[in-house]
Amino acid sequence: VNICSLTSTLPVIPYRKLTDLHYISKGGFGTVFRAQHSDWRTTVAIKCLKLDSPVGERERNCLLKEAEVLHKARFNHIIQIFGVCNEPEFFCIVTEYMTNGSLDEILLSNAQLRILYEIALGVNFLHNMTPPLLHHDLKTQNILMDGEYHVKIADFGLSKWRQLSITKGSSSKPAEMGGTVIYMPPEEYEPSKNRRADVKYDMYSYAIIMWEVLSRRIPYEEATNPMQIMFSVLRGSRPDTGLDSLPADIPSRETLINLMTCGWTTKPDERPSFLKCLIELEPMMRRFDEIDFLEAVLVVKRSKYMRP
Ligand SMILES: CNC(=O)c1cc(Oc2ccc(NC(=O)Nc3ccc(SCC(=O)O)c(F)c3)c(F)c2)ccn1
Repeated sequence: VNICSLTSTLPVIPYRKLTDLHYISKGGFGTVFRAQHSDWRTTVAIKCLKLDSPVGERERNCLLKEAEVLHKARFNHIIQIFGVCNEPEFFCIVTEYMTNGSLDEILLSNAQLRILYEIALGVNFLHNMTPPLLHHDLKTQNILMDGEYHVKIADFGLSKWRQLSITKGSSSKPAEMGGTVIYMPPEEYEPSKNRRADVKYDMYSYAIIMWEVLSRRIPYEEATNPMQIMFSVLRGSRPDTGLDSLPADIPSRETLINLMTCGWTTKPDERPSFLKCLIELEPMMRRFDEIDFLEAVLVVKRSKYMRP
């Protein structure tokens, strides 16, 4: 990656401007902190190469690539990059800080529909880039919420040296050990021959996220190990769409279940595109006006406030 071309369009942030670092998460080669920017007077998130390990050229390039990808993929439902900090002893990308954390920590009331709609808008934008940018690691941990519970797609991607999908046709990442398999489509369990199906990978993950948001449960929570899940998924079993998992009071329940079951179907080609998914979701969104969502967010904020 040409650092000059990148930093000519992206602010370079001196490390001395980043203060009050608080640890958030870490993986094989990256660590994420919350920090304050001393000039901008705002909270930011920084994704750094591991401070102790010698910053390998390969890892540095990977993070530069990620900065380039995020810079190209600017959209209102993709996490926003503010700049890079590129100093010999410290290298990180600086993004907005999402105060309400990731979807796996919060379960909202009927703002669920807006969350599912905004996730689809974000992924659809990535798929509309040239060449299409495939996420291939959609999971509730990578869906971040801002102060008003609006969605931004992220990719913490810390645990593996990731070949960012923008550089190659296929961004197949080895099945993460310790990562979760529930969002991985069965055709990816063993690196498949035909890479064509790639574009339908994200829709499978999205269908599982739909079920998780609407049921407010962990898919396959009864399973004791990932292999069990993979075998049953290969045999065609999917999360339960009955009334005890997806209650009758879910608005447009039938359409959402239909979207979910098409999305997680075994044959990748039979899964809908995100465009088709959005066209199905749009009429539902029109039925809910802004007040409904503000009221739902208020309920969550009040409950969060009451929390001891
Ligand atoms: C409570 N709040 C928090 O804890 C918090 C933490 C936080 O930390 C980060 C999380 C993720 C990233 N990086 C990232 O998202 N990169 C990325 C790369 C590619 C694609 S799209 C194609 C593909 O996936 O390959 C994409 F959508 C995203 C980061 F830099 C910082 C940010 C905000 N809030």
